[in-house]
Amino acid sequence: MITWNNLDKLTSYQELKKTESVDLAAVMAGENGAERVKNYSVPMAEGLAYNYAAKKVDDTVLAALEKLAEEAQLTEKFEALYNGEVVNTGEKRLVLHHMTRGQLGDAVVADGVDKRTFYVEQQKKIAEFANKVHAGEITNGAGEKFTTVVQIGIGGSDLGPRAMYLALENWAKKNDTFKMEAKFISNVDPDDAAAVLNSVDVAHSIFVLVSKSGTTLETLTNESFVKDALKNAGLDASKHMIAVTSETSPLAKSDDYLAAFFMDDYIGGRFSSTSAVGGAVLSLAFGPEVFAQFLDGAAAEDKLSLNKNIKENPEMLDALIGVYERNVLGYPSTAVLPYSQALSRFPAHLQQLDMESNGKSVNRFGEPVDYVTGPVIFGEPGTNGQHSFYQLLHQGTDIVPLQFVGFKNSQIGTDVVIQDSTSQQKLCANVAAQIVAFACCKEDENRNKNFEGGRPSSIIIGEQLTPASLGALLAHFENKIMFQGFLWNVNSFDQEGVQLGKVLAKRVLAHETDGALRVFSDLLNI
Ligand SMILES: O=P(O)(O)OC[C@H]1O[C@H](O)[C@H](O)[C@@H](O)[C@@H]1O
Repeated sequence: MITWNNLDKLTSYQELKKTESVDLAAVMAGENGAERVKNYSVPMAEGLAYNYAAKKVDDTVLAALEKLAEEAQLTEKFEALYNGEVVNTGEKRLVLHHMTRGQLGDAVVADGVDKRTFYVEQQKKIAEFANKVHAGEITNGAGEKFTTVVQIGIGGSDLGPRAMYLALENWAKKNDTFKMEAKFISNVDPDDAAAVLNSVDVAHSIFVLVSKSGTTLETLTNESFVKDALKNAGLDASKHMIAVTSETSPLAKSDDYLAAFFMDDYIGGRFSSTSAVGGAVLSLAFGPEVFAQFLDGAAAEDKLSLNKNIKENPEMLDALIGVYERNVLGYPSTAVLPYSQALSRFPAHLQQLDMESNGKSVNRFGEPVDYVTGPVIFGEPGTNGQHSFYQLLHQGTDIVPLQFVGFKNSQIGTDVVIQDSTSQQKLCANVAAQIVAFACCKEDENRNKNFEGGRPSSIIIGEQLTPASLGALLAHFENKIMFQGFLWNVNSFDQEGVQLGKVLAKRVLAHETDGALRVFSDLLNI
């Protein structure tokens, strides 16, 4: 029997609060520190490892976290989710994104169809379509090959697919699987669509309209923008556009598209990178095999999330440590710092994934919670961030837990030896140095140059960022966020907080305003 209790009602949470906090600078110093770095590591899928040596935990805290995981029934709740229970209570929906990459438990039949079969069918349809585009069997109106794919979408229909595309672009070029360049239009700012359209050859571009709901104002506006551009170029828009949407959306039955591929309401936008939402653009850009490898990596990581032992379940452990940092140690935010230029938009994707999922003040029954929930997430790739906001991270008044990601090898492999080291070695040296600099102290008589240490971080280390390791990395964060939602007893799968702004914007556009809204409308010349 599963019981959904608030975090502060759990005995193990009260016990966790009583544990003595770990002096990170002390435990990371000397040989003890070296041992910690060796031991505090959990293998992930696809050669990745989650290292938490520089977190403020010790065996006592870890034992308390293990009890918390048990009492909060994290494994049981995950099981309920992938077996098709209505875990998204707010919207009364199942939560099935794991099923786009495998089947962890029972067959789930919803709306009269087996859901795994449905997702696999969509993947197959996309693969066939992409192969035909690459082979020149599906062409533009003049019978010429498409050379560019442009995705139109926003939020989950943009951030994940865009981050994944950027993560694999150079890898695909290096490994001869690069098929087409991809571009993305998301913002309703007309300069976004105009600039992208100016940068592509529209006559040889295929546009992927992605909207799960089929009603998002920005996306529909950008669709019209693109259709106008196609018309102005004397082209038939329906020969240049495909759609990815849910079967119940207004776009599903339209004749305006060359083809339509489907996801459904059981996959939240921010969890949709492994569905047709990511599948169409990534299969067109890199080929369906690359997308399949990405899915396999995610599926392999999902399997690790089933483990009851927190030391063998990197997602659960990461989630528990995050809740400890947020609720017991009181840290307000988390920085995501990938030492990989290919992951330049990964922090932006995690912003949505984490903050839209767990930025909630009421529990899953709609009752206010008496504790803090999701942290503010932000980040940039290293080493760039070091020359930007790390000052605050090192010496600011808030302690910000850090999530580093690093790879031993670059994707392209072109490198240079300057002062006895390669650029890749310099990149990796920096991330190692930062972990220790944050954790350990360096005393200086000049207070301005003093480092107090005790600033926690973890790092995910991999061999190389590949389709499979990217899939594992993505699934890690998706599952971590899911476990945290279970711990906070919030519904991580709805996003009512985005509605009010949309309603008011519509009112502004209809000139139905008064008070402050009217004056702001005037100031902005609407
Ligand atoms: O895919 P769509 O239905 O167009 O939705 C796009 C995005 O818009 C919404 O406002 C939500 O906050 C996001 O969760 C969603 O991903």
